[in-house]
Formats: sequence, structure tokens, C-alpha cells
Amino acid sequence: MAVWDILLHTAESYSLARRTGYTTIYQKVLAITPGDFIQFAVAMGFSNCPGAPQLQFMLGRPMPVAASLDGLIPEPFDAVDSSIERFADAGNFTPSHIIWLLNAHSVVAADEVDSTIPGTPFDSTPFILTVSSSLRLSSAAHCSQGENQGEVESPIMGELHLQSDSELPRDNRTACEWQSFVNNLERMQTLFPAAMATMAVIGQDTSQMVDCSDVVHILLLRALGFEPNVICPQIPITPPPQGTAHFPAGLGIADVEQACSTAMFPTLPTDPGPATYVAPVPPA
Ligand code: HEM
Ligand SMILES: [Ca+2]
Repeated sequence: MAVWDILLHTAESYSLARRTGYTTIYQKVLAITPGDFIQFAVAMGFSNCPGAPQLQFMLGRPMPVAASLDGLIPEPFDAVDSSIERFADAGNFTPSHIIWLLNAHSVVAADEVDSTIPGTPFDSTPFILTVSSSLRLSSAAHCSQGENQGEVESPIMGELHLQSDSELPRDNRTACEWQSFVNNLERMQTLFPAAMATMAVIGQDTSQMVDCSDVVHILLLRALGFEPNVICPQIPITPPPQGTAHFPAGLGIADVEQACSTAMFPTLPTDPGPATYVAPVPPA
């Protein structure tokens, strides 16, 4: 059975779990807790995107005891001050850590911000983890959306631009950090997984956890009835994108709102052709 077949079955189990109650299904079918499953899915999902570093996966989160309180997770319409405070509360994250983590939004599409257009990407390359910060500095907004709470107009047709992803790159505490990732894949590949490893174990006693980064597939195999001593493939590691960062067709340095006061935005080429349009991603 291929890894992808296993993932497919896991997705089906997940969907079943949502319908019938997490506790029973996670424990009896998946044999891991919801927290471990979510972190496992994150490690697998990100590690399969070209350009992505392999993420650590620690096993051993307990079953949840209660729903999270409202207001702990930053909303896209929150003020920058508030988002910074929430991350600081959660795990001593600095404003820079938030920017490191927000590299994740380079492989994301939104279903709920505007439910009439599910699968709308956050950048022009939703399947590639890119150091794509540049366009979030653009002010050449003309996209027809931008009418929902937490959403602002986007510089690219078909892209959904969050208010938080628009304001953090312009704030003087985070603008230079944001810009520092442009055309610097190595920086992203080092700092993003480091911050993810910290975030993934917030509130956990890591001395009671097991580092399963190299054996994540075994969990799935066991859940599907295979013996866990099967020799499993590693998390697939895809090659990074080649070449330098570039502006999507139709945009360039004139569209960049310079927000970092200590370094100029790098000079980048623009893709040839008509103005970029980003297609929605297929439904999950
Ligand atoms: C200021 C902090 C953040 C805000 C306000 C924010 C907000 C959002 C919103 C509104 C969505 C779209 C949800 C939808 O409509 O389906 C989203 C999606 C997503 N975000 Fe963030 N986010 C933040 C930080 C992060 C961080 C730190 C990560 C990971 C390191 C992350 C990873 C993702 C992922 C993977 C999705 C896609 C989820 C899916 O496909 O269902 N976000 N975020
Ligand atoms: Ca991308």
C-alpha cells in the first residue's frame, strides 16, 4: 500500500471521527490523540510541499480535556498589537517568531473567510512553500474580493489577502523581518521549522514525548492494522524550487510599499506575460 493510500484512509478516518466523535475514533482507529494527529498531518502536509523543510514530529500529547477559550487564537481582523500579545502569551513568541511562522501562509487556501469562494489561495503559488512575502507589500490592489471581515483587497486576481497578512508586513516591529525572507530560501528553511518545533509542543511536557520525526508512517500503518515494525519510507522530501524569487506577471517594484526602514526591498525580476491570475485549489 502506497503512502498516499494510507493518507487517504486516514483522511477518511478523520472525516468519520468528525461525524461520530473524536475520542473513540482517534483511540480505536488511529491509535493516537487528536493533538498528535493534527501535528502529524501538519508535518506530512508541509513536508510534501516543494521548498519545505522537513518538520519535527513529537508524539505524546494527551487527550483534550476541554474546548479552548474564545479569543486565544489571533483573528485576521485583530490589531497587530493584539496578535503579538496572543503569541507572547502562548509561548514567549516574539514578533519575529510570528513572521517566521507566517511563512506557512505561502501554502494556504481559505475556505471560511469567504465561503462563496472556497479554496482561495493566500499567494500566487499555493502548492509551493515560497519566500513570497514581497507581494503582501504591494498596494496595487484591485481584486474583486476584500469585502469580508478580516480580508483586504489583494494585489493578485484570485488571491485572498488577510488583513493580518497585510498589516504585519507594514508594522515597524515586523516589517524588516518580513522583508528579510524575500529571496532567502535558506533563511526560511532554517527559521520556519525551528519556530514550528516550538509551537508544536506548547503546553506539553516534552520529557514525556517521543521524537517520531523519522517514523511517522509507522503510526498510520499501525492504525491500519499493520505491524509497527514494518520498514517505512521517510517523510517525502521534495526538492526546493529553483531560481530566484520574482514578481508575478503584472507586478513589480513600483507596487511595493517599502515598510522596512533599514533595508531596501531587493531587486527582483517580473514574470513575463499577462497579469497573474491564481486558480482556486481543489476542495480538501
Ligand atoms: C496572526 C496569525 C494568524 C492569523 C490571523 C491566521 C488566520 C488564518 C485564516 C483566517 C485562515 C483561513 C481559514 C479559512 O478560511 O479556511 C488561515 C488558514 C491557515 N493558516 Fe493561518 N493565521 C495565522 C497564523 C498562522 C500560523 C502561525 C500558521 C502555521 C504555522 C498558520 C497556518 C495556516 C494554515 C495551514 C491554514 C489553512 C487551513 C486549512 O486549509 O484549513 N496560520 N489562517
Ligand atoms: Ca507559495
